[in-house]
Amino acid sequence: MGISLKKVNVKMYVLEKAPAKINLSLDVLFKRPDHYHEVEMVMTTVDLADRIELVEIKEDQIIIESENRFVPNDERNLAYRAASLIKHKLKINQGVKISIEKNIPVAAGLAGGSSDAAATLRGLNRLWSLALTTEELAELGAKIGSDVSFCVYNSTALAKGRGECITELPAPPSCWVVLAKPQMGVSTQHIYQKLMLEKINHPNTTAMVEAIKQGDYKQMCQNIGNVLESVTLGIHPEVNQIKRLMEQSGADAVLMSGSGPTVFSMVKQESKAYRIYNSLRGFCNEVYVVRMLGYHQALD
Ligand SMILES: C[C@@](CO)(OP(=O)(O)O)[C@H](O)COP(=O)(O)OP(=O)(O)OC[C@H]1O[C@@H](n2ccc(N)nc2=O)[C@H](O)[C@@H]1O
Ligand SMILES: Nc1ncnc2c1ncn2[C@@H]1O[C@H](COP(=O)(O)OP(=O)(O)O)[C@@H](O)[C@H]1O
Repeated sequence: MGISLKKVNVKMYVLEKAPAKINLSLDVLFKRPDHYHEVEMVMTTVDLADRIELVEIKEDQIIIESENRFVPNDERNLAYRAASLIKHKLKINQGVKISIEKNIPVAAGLAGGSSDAAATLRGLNRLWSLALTTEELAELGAKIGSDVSFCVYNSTALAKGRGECITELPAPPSCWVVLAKPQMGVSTQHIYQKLMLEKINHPNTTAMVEAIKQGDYKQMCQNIGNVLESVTLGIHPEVNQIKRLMEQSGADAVLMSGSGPTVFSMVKQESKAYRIYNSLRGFCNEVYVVRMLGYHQALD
């Protein structure tokens, strides 16, 4: 009888889902000496996701495959940086091919690149059986970008510091989310630079956290706010037009995500979500109707 050469209990590849994030609340407290801004953000995930496949390869190198022309396929890719970081940190002489199915719009305020990096950290932890904790992965993630730690948790959280100090929250009350991304991309650095700290109208972060803890959808809608919104709106008036269209079509709440330019609206009923979707067709090419997620969802 022949002996099977198939490795038992050793994963040759893993799949990870990398969902987009939205900022339900984004406040900036002050500018720090390191030129980052001290923030208080309430973030969650929506069911619009990239898919990351990690496959072991014989050569000790990192290969990125992505068919999206806006996504670099070299060391500038945040997923590449995540793999490189974990390899150096843990002295791993093993190669990996990272295939990215890109569904999240790029440079949109939805943390697509950060989520790919975080999914790569989670996935390599499984592929190479590293047994790193979520906290350890989030700490590594912070070295890649301010949003990566949140994306490692992949749930709902209050984020402080420059975004890397994470306190997990329960998933928000479930609802539909309509996302609309205008044509242009936005530079996060540029938007933070243009923010006038003395003119900020601060959102009530505590009320947002409480609304989520209580599962109070109405209070959640009433307390959304993003101090970067007026900055991006000032540069790109079309973002404001999208906001108005969503409001006129019956959204329960409308806000720009992160530094923009994507605008999202929340509604309880699916029919209302499609009414908003239809009102934006012809005005905006990239419009998505998705569910709010807010909790970690494994792919395999
Ligand atoms: C605004 C937010 C809100 O979630 O998201 P996006 O709009 O990018 O999705 C984040 O704060 C973005 O996080 P991320 O995109 O990871 O930023 P990083 O790469 O760390 O930083 C890009 C640049 O933004 C500025 N920056 C970022 C974070 C922060 N707390 N203060 C800052 O001033 C810095 O100028 C930095 O050089
Ligand atoms: N895996 C990736 N997916 C998307 N963008 C990436 C990725 N890796 C690097 N980038 C670069 O990061 C920049 C910001 O992209 P993204 O994370 O989509 O936006 P945002 O920070 O607005 O949420 C883009 O200009 C892109 O060139």
